[in-house]
Amino acid sequence: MSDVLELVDVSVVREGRALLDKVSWSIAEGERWVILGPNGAGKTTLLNVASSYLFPTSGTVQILGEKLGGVDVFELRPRIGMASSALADKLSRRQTVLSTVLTAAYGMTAGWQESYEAVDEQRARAFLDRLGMNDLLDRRFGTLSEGERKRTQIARALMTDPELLLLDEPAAGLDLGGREDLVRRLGRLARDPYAPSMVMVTHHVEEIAPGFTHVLLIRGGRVLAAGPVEDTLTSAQLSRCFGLPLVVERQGDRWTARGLPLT
Ligand SMILES: Nc1ncnc2c1ncn2[C@@H]1O[C@H](COP(=O)(O)OP(=O)(O)OP(=O)(O)O)[C@@H](O)[C@H]1O
Repeated sequence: MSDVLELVDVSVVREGRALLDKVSWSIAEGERWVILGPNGAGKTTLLNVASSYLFPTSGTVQILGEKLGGVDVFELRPRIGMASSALADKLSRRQTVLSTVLTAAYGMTAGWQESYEAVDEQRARAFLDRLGMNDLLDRRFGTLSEGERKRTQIARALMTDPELLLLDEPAAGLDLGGREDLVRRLGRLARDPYAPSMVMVTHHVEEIAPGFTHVLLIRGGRVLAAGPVEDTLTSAQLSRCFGLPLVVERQGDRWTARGLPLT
């Protein structure tokens, strides 16, 4: 299987501090990865490298078979779908949900006068339908709830038919129902053999949807562990990652974690 992403000894140094410290990580085609780690661990920095928006200070990065530094990133970026709150902040609040997704086909964050192909509109509608946004196509993006906004962003990220889908904390700010709804939808996507390779950043094991195959644990810019979920997501590893004693349990195809009581 060909590598979708390969990082070798990647460091990102800012103001004399390593935000990523010699990170080596590879994703094979079809894998669905979760990146878990505490606040400030370097998760978003890692995702920014994987999306070609951040060049490392040292090390090599290969994305979808192209070496970062030796490829035109403007050709590479449409092959990568990304959903993050930083990107959402750039979207027009006045644009409708349908236009918000449709403009992604043209690599834009706002709609101008371009005329869209009927086929693009059909695709946008299909992705929004898959994410349960059918009744909100004409709503302005800025009036959506947090959950609706997240689902619109994921539909938008899928619009370019990416080979790699990167999701930065897609469940952040959602209530219990919203989270569970999103987990179900992500689970469906993760299990779809035609869906792109996926990476999801999260703080919570409860947000790992069934169908996610691998996990990377990061702390202080360093990879603590990376591998298949069943082998990697252990109480010992998670405790090391978050810096306190935690018990992680698998219940069916979902995960939970809790801290041990103080003695
Ligand atoms: N441009 C920058 N210059 C200096 N430090 C930075 C810069 N960007 C990020 N950092 C720092 O790098 C560290 C890692 O940031 P990053 O956003 O990757 O963490 P994260 O794991 O995504 O955190 P969170 O879970 O809180 O979103 C943080 O301590 C952050 O303050």
